[in-house]
Amino acid sequence: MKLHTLLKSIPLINLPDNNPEITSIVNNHRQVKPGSLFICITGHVFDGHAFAKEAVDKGAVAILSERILDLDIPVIVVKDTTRAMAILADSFYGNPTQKLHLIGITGTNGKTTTSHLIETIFREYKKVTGLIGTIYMKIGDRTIETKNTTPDSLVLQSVFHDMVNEKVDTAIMEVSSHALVQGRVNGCDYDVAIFTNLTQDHLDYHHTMEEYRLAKSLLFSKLGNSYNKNKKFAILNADDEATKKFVVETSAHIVTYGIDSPSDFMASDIILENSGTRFTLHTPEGKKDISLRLMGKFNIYNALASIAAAYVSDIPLELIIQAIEKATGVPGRFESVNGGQDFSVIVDYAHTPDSLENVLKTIQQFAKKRIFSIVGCGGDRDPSKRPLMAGIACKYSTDPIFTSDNPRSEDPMSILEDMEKGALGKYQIIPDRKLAINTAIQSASDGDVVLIAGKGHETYQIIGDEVFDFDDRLVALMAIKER
Ligand SMILES: CC(=O)N[C@H]1[C@@H](OP(=O)(O)OP(=O)(O)OC[C@H]2O[C@@H](n3ccc(=O)[nH]c3=O)[C@H](O)[C@@H]2O)O[C@H](CO)[C@@H](O)[C@@H]1O[C@H](C)C(=O)N[C@@H](C)C(=O)N[C@H](CCC(=O)O)C(=O)O
Ligand SMILES: Nc1ncnc2c1ncn2[C@@H]1O[C@H](COP(=O)(O)OP(=O)(O)OP(=O)(O)O)[C@@H](O)[C@H]1O
Ligand SMILES: N[C@H](CCC[C@H](N)C(=O)O)C(=O)O
Ligand SMILES: [Mg+2]
Repeated sequence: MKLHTLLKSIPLINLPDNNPEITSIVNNHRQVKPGSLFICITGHVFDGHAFAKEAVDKGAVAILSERILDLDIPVIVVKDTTRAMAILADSFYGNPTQKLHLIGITGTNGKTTTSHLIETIFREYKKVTGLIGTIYMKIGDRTIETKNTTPDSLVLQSVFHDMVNEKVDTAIMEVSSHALVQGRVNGCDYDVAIFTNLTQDHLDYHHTMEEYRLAKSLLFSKLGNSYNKNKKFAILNADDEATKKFVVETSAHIVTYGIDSPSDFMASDIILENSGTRFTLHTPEGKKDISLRLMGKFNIYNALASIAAAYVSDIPLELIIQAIEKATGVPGRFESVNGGQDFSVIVDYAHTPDSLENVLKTIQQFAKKRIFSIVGCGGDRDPSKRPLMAGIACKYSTDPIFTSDNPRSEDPMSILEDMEKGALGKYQIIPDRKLAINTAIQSASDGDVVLIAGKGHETYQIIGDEVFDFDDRLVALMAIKER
């Protein structure tokens, strides 16, 4: 695509005299090839402008920058390169989201689970699906590795482009609050936007709960503002306080779901069982008894949101119910580890106070004796959640063990000290995660439950700058075998 054609998508921009052919757009100088447009991003760690010269040496033919740079190729200056990048990426890849039925999910907890449930329903309806989220990106059955829950706009639009080429009909994606604030999803034309819930997390980045809520609200306030006149739907959790604000911030058609508040899709007569949940589903088409293979009340919310999203996407209710009843768990979410032991071992991705409380309350329903909870808090992440998570582990388990969960650049002992400030009663501190898991598994006996929280599907432990292989499920299995 010619540079001038590409730049037309940014209103009122000054076109440079030269009009080279742009063969790729990149924001990391290592990815520059002859013909690239290199976008300089002012990041949280690096200033991409510092790599502009190296980009030219590697063959970049134009630079998008936030300041004038003295280079021999066209330098286009804009106020905010990150936001301009999203517009250019959308244009460069042929506005792919306008060709997809796009479902976005935001909220503190439940995005990954809900996205997988929706994927299951659409696949049952024989749709070709795309998925973008924490665990991986998927085009049909093909999985693609990912670093962020919501990738940057260049990766995002290029994956959407591949989805269009590979005949994907519906794309389902998790939309993190970081992505909304950083404009990673600008240019995405959502048809359905889902809100799961808002509880404490990421206050290191968003500072206050209101700022965090406003980040989430961007998904809804922008919904319905595109040129695409298809009907847009905001699917909102009626039991969450934030919904009251979102309803006045969107021009989309509102559909609600909930358990306690009157809503379009409701669950009543809930029975929580050891192998799943049962409830009566209320829909605009009447009532139906449902049996889910997923445990915990929180998963009923995820199921309701998924059912509503499929319903507004014109999938017949009967088929939606059939599919949701078949849906099995998501990797690392309430995943049982079975090595023939006479107690339960559960690996779960709970890394916020609310999710930890939900999971431990669910475990309390079936634990016959002791509950061991192995809990840590990530380094370089919201420190204010640390004492809260420790307090919850102490409140809902008999044997809390505090350990490390991706300490990153922080000293593991200082993270544990932050956790201890919220601890109550007796607890153990075992900084080495493997030792913490081994200790719990060696001590557990018939009828006990061992919860290993925080890392779920992760297969690594980040200590300093190093990434070590570490999979809670494999470590637990090994410990069970060694008993
Ligand atoms: C704090 C934060 O959100 N950072 C994100 C941000 O990075 P950044 O733009 O600040 O990047 P940077 O590393 O400072 O680099 C600046 C620029 O220099 C370029 N560069 C840099 C080095 C070099 O040698 N050459 C070079 O060209 C980089 O490519 C970049 O363009 O933009 C990047 C691209 O989108 C993200 O990958 C990165 O996520 C980091 C890795 C991260 O850990 N983010 C977490 C907090 C996050 O975003 N989490 C949410 C999920 C949260 C949840 O829901 O629980 C997520 O969506 O993943
Ligand atoms: N609807 C829900 N409400 C509260 N907690 C939930 C809900 N769904 C799942 N959880 C808990 O939160 C954990 C994370 O769930 P999930 O991965 O679906 O959320 P997420 O929003 O994608 O998280 P992340 O932002 O880290 O990607 C689960 O392991 C479970 O403990
Ligand atoms: N998306 C979350 C994942 C946290 C997972 C936990 N294991 C940690 O490393 O803190 C984050 O980046 O904050
Ligand atoms: Mg997720």
